[in-house]
Amino acid sequence: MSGTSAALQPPADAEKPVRHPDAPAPGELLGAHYEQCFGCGGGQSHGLHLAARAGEGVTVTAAFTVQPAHQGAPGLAHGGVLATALDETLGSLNWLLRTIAVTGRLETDFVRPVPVGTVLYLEAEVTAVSRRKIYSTATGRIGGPDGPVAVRADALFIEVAVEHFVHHGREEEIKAAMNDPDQVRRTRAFEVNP
Ligand SMILES: CCCCC/C=C\C/C=C\C/C=C\C/C=C\CCCC(=O)SCCNC(=O)CCNC(=O)[C@H](O)C(C)(C)COP(=O)(O)OP(=O)(O)OC[C@H]1O[C@@H](n2cnc3c(N)ncnc32)[C@H](O)[C@@H]1OP(=O)(O)O
Repeated sequence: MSGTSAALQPPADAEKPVRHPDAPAPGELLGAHYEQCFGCGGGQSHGLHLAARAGEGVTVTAAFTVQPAHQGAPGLAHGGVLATALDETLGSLNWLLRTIAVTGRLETDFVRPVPVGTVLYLEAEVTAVSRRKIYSTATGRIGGPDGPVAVRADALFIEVAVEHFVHHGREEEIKAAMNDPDQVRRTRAFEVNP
């Protein structure tokens, strides 16, 4: 059974997403937006180390291997970890729009159990944009990129200003990232429609 709540239905006047002209080329790895991110950062030993790659249009693909640290039931991935993988993949789409956005709503279907050691192949796409609201959808497959769907999600991301992270997060780290001399890292973290 699956379904999407009314909050995830784009309004009639929603627009098609527009890939930013400076978005990474299809096939390019996006890299982590933050070293300590549980989803994509290299600095989290039990994190997902999810590597997302730009696709055509406003799409990404990503993969991660379920580790023993990600279990819920013995030998099986925790559903919250799988939701995190979907959330992270969906979040990385915003990089192709060059928009800073946070997850407002994430609706997940768990279709098949995902054993430890499995590679989860993720695909995500922005479907519509309405002012600050970004509508997107994702699937996670097992057994190969064309294997059966194990998890899927629909999401609503909300555009925010950098100040969101300054006010609610660790100001000094955000300011340091904004002053990072590595332009790619700085841009990856923060730049909005330059
Ligand atoms: C060391 C340096 C660090 C560098 C990195 C730092 C940052 C990197 C920058 C970008 C990276 C960002 C993400 C990373 C990528 C992936 C990670 C996964 C993503 C996440 O894991 S991210 C964490 C979880 N996430 C949150 O932590 C959000 C908590 N939350 C809030 O902060 C507020 O709640 C907010 C901002 C969402 C909205 O607040 P707000 O006041 O700005 O806006 P407002 O409420 O007016 O909503 C405006 C319109 O959205 C509709 N709307 C809002 N919320 C809705 C909902 N839930 N359902 C349905 N509709 C909703 C309203 O109905 C209205 O719609 P309308 O315009 O039609 O009236």
